[in-house]
Amino acid sequence: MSMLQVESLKRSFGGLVAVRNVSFEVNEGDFLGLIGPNGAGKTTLFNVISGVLSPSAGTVRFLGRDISGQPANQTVRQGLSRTFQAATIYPEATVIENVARGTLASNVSGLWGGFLSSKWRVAAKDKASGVLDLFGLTRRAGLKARELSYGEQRRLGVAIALASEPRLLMLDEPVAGLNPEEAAELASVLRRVKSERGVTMVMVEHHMRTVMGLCNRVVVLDHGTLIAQGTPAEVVSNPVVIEAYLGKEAIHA
Ligand SMILES: Nc1ncnc2c1ncn2[C@@H]1O[C@H](COP(=O)(O)OP(=O)(O)OP(=O)(O)O)[C@@H](O)[C@H]1O
Repeated sequence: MSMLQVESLKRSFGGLVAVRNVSFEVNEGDFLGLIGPNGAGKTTLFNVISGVLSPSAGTVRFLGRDISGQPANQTVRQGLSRTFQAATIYPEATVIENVARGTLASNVSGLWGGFLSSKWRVAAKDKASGVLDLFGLTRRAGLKARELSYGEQRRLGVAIALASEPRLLMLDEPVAGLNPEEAAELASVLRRVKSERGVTMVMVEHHMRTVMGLCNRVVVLDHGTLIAQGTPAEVVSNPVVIEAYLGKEAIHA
């Protein structure tokens, strides 16, 4: 089933066209990688899909509904959640409180946090415990988020996004800045999230080993244009992609 349809999407900043006539689909169960050189338009495309930016032209459909230009907080309640390159954690709150707050994002009553019943808060913490377990953070639950290592904070950022129980989770460079061990650890968590929770995922990532290890499909952007899509094996052997990206950039293997 097609979950996300991006149709002829365009986004300009003044005279600069950052995303140009891009169309692709994400099917339920996909782990789609979005790659391309610096400045290719990946983050802009991500921001338009998730409702952080509105498109200059074109359409984004999620679960059959036109969500183009819709605010991100509404999109998350419909089941599309995302992470940001800079972790969006509350450093002074505990790890479990951070994830419990993430569960509110998908719930309209979350807007009325001050009025939540204690029963609801217990349910949020229950859900958060399940997520912490999946992310290997159970033993860290009571620590303040700022006390976590950098790698754990990045994992927490993904856990918060997953706590809203999305159908589609969009990850913005999830392993950027992690050492090889932390990157491998996060990749194995993402594999579990997919197999245990059945979450469809889209990931912007430069780290090709992570992309090759996780994604079943890859879309390649260059200068705002979609230049190739296919399986990871097809894409890395495509001369157009090698010329535009893989041959020029250091492949972080
Ligand atoms: N808010 C903005 N205002 C003006 N120009 C912008 C803005 N955001 C992005 N751009 C420009 O749009 C183009 C695409 O940028 P974008 O950040 O989407 O690329 P990217 O593929 O995510 O790059 P990177 O891999 O470096 O994160 C670049 O030329 C960038 O300078």
